[in-house]
Amino acid sequence: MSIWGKLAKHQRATEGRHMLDLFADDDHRAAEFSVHAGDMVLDYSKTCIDTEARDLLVQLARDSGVDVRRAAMFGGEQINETEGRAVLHVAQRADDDAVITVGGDDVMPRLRDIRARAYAFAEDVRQGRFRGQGGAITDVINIGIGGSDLGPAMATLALAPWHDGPKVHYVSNVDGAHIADTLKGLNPETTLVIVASKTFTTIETMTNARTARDWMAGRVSDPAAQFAAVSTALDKTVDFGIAPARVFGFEDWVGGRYSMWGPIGLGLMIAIGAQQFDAMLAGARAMDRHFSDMPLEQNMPVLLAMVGVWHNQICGHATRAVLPYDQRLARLPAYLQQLEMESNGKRVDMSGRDLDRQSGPVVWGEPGTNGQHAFYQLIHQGTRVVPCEFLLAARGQEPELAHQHKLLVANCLAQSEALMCGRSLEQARGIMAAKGLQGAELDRQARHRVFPGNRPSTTLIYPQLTPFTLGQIIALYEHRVFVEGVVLGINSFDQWGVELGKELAVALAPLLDGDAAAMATKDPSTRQLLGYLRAHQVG
Ligand SMILES: O=P(O)(O)OC[C@H]1O[C@](O)(CO)[C@@H](O)[C@@H]1O
Repeated sequence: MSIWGKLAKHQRATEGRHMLDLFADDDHRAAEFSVHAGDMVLDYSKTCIDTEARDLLVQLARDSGVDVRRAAMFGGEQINETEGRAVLHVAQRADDDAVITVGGDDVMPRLRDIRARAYAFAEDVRQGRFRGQGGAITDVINIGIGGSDLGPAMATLALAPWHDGPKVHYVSNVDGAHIADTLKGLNPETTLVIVASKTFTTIETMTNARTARDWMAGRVSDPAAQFAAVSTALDKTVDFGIAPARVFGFEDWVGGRYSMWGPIGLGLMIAIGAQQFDAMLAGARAMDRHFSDMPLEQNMPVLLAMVGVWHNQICGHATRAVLPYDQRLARLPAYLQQLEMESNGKRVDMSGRDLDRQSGPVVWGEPGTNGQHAFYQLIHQGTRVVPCEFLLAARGQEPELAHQHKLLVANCLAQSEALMCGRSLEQARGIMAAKGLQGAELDRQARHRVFPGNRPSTTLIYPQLTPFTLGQIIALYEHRVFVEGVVLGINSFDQWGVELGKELAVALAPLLDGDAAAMATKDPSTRQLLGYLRAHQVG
């Protein structure tokens, strides 16, 4: 029987067993079903994974070739097979003396050079040596979308306590509301615009970049002098009019959603400075080392991935909630949606055959405690099981508000405990009886207060959310996605699924101005919507 078959059989045989029984049978379960990486701990003991399931999961990772593919990635091989590219985001945070080759060439000198240029420019902006036409830069707008936005925007919010540079804003949506609201109140004479786009063709980014340039043109004589660009398409940045001195390139073997470690992080570099950015890279590098050196059974990204495989592909839980008890990680779920769903939302394997199991899960979430007052009801009592992933810092950043951090921590621990332990009908009846209810009314009310429990969660716990820790966390998630992709046999590094909608949008835009012949080629629903939009003056 295949490992997949053995896992399915084991799941069927143990279905319904309560995780509290697993704890009762094993005094050391909490420690044994936890994994350490540096000072960070991932506790996955509040799941129904037992020793046999874990052994099978690790075996599955091994048989899928995780260690071989991992070596191939770190070694610069072309593992992004559909695009014929290496996958080397890890090079962007590698040691200063690292040698990493692609096609026989050491890529590190160029990477170090670009990082040094980006740091130097960031420092110039921070120290007021690079100035706007009305004085020192007060505001920076990063215009980008997807990987050219989500990573740096998430990290900029996460590292707010380290901000000592100009204010950094992120504009992504082609909806004019986004840029209009951002520009309101900014001074064009002291604003720097970074156009961040790997391809420099993305319609949202280029449209917003032109809008920002027009906004500036009304007030400064040379808008292009207050623009910088980050892209792999250097010719296109020149065509846009941005001086090469303020253009920061990167290579196509850094995927967009894996690119926050290099010049795509320029906005963050300006906000927190090179030293803190370096600390973030060091955290990621520490996780890279852990991932590449630790045996699979003690490897945090591998175990996190395999817990996900157990819940999604084996148990059939289609979604995963990411629940940071850390308000500054508010954008983490959105960032992970791209990282995980764009990477592992694939229907065919590497060789083009249909997958014979589910692809990656639907990832969503919100920071606790806000989520508790919104969707946790469903997590606790809904009919579907939603595996939860809690993130928690032992210390907050506000010593004067330590009492609030204690409350935050208590809430986080309470949620995973409630998910696991639940509340039985008998307990609920006891509570209702204590309130004086009796008979049929007691029974009716008690049933609404039952929590089934036995609902799985993991908790990632770390000392404090610092630049170093953030680097560890994000690299952990990157490698988890990689492992899951290898186990599913898919290419985690392309994203063909975003293309069709883009192509149709380009074709649709002119129809909004009314092209009857072209309208006729559309399906009845799209025609109806177009008709409504034209009647209500879409422009
Ligand atoms: O950086 P670019 O080239 O503007 O692309 C932005 C985003 O668009 C995508 O290609 C598809 O949505 C993402 O993978 C990417 O991060």
